[in-house]
Amino acid sequence: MNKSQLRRHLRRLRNELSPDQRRSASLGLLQTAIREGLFLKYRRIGFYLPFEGEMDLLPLLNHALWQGKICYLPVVPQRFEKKLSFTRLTDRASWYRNRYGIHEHWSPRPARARQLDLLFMPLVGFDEEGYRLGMGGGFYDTSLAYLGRRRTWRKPYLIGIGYECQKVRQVPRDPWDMPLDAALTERRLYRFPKVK
Ligand SMILES: Nc1nc2c(c(=O)[nH]1)N(C=O)[C@@H](CNc1ccc(C(=O)N[C@@H](CCC(=O)O)C(=O)O)cc1)CN2
Ligand SMILES: Nc1ncnc2c1ncn2[C@@H]1O[C@H](COP(=O)(O)OP(=O)(O)OP(=O)(O)O)[C@@H](O)[C@H]1O
Repeated sequence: MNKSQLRRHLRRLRNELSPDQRRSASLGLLQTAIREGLFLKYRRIGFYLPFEGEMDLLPLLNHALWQGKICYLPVVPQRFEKKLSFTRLTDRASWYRNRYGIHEHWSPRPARARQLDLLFMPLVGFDEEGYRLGMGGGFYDTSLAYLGRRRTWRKPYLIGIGYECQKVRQVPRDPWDMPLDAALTERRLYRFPKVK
């Protein structure tokens, strides 16, 4: 299967989960994150607002806010530009929908990926070596491309968020794909070895 076939297959699979399965997975996700101590080390954390059956990480976001973490959401760039920016959640956010219908909020000084300590990334699929299949926009890969040229001082730590059923044997790879450091599901945290 190529990327777009696999994407279609996994999106369909994800859409078949029942509301009950989604709710319990989302709570399982939070428990796994706490058990693994994910919130201890990192201060600036990038989240996403779930759409189209994506794993709901709002309990995670809620917990992080309660812990006093600085939380960000991605902003899709103007057409012909590819890099995401990240706006800090505050209680005075003014919201709108981006061209995909996902809520975003405006901020005068958005951050870039490199300013975050931890980034939770939405995904359609992932494999055991940390390769990630996204929605096909190339936004995350483009925003994180600088990591490919770095050996030390790698930031942010990249964690893909998804359901256990989104794990596949191998995601097709392209030269620009930026592997994850870890993937978090309702069941466990997979950490992927650094050397690739
Ligand atoms: N929750 C969430 N937020 C996110 C992402 C994401 O995957 N999930 N993104 C991750 O990159 C960025 C948005 N990227 C997206 C890329 C494609 C489509 C999408 O629905 N594509 C249509 C084709 C539509 C078109 O091009 O007109 C499709 O696949 O049906 C949505 C979001 C930033 N924010
Ligand atoms: N570092 C990069 N520089 C330029 N173009 C890139 C880069 N990374 C990805 N792209 C472009 O983005 C497009 C989508 O790539 P791909 O199908 O791997 O997306 P994805 O990983 O599923 O999506 P996303 O990163 O948004 O979650 C590709 O056609 C590719 O040309």
